[in-house]
Amino acid sequence: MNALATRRFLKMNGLGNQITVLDLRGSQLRVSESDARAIAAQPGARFDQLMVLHDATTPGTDAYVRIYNTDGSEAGACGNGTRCVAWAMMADPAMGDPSKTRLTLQTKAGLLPAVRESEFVFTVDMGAPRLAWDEIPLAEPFHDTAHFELQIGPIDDPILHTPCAVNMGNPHAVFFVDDPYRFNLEQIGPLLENHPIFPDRANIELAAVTAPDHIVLRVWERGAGITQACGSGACAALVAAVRRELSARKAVVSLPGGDLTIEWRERDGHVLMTGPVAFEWEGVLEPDWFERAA
Ligand SMILES: N[C@H](CCC[C@H](N)C(=O)O)C(=O)O
Repeated sequence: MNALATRRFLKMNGLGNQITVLDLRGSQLRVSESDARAIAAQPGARFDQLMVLHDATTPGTDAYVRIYNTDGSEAGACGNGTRCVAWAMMADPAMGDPSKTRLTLQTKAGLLPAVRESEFVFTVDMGAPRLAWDEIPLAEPFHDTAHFELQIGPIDDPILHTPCAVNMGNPHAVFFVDDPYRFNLEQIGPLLENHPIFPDRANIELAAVTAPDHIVLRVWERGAGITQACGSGACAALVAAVRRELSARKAVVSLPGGDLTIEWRERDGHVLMTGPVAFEWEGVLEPDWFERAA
């Protein structure tokens, strides 16, 4: 039997971004790519991102979190999932410490401090964006990652040829468009995600700046496809809009699942994301889920 079977999980969401939280602290258990795909295939545990908690390895941090996409690949950061984990570690009856109002998670991409604003609203410090071509990463040394040329055969719309690249703990390419809902994201998303200019693939954003403090956004996520919301994508869109001088440093980003408030703080260059979480249900990982995927 798979060692993960019978472990408890929480099904949550951040603005409809489907998040499953699995607490493996205190154990040596690890989630493989095929385990992640097996869990994602189950309607009751289905996720865009699986947030797996392991024991912290650095003093002053509360957990080490590994983040998996639907296709089993690992991500360095997940804004919506971080808010969900913060709620779970403060408010869940089995794994939470209700005396806590702030915590810091470790991820592959760095530290993510989170603060509880109210019962279901959290702010995450997503850190400073990385903007150099080899930090995004891009396959070629573009000097100006805020405007670079991307040729893609089957897409003839010129608006989709000059993205702004931002790494927010994961790679993003932001395309500024008049109306994100006019595009067939299902079709262009995978072409752009897998374009050879992105050696680690990329999350793809279609953004419209409708006012200096408002951005409308749709996201095609690396490894997960179209999602209702993407926290790091919202941060990337705001950073890209500031780099292009299209918006102020603080804006509301409206995603299909709802709004996030994003600020690219002048003082230290960190990006702060504030938004809600929702708890849906809890369950246990069933042994037979893993048999076919093994
Ligand atoms: N939904 C997440 C981002 C997941 C990113 C992931 N798709 C990747 O980089 O591989 C968020 O709220 O930030």
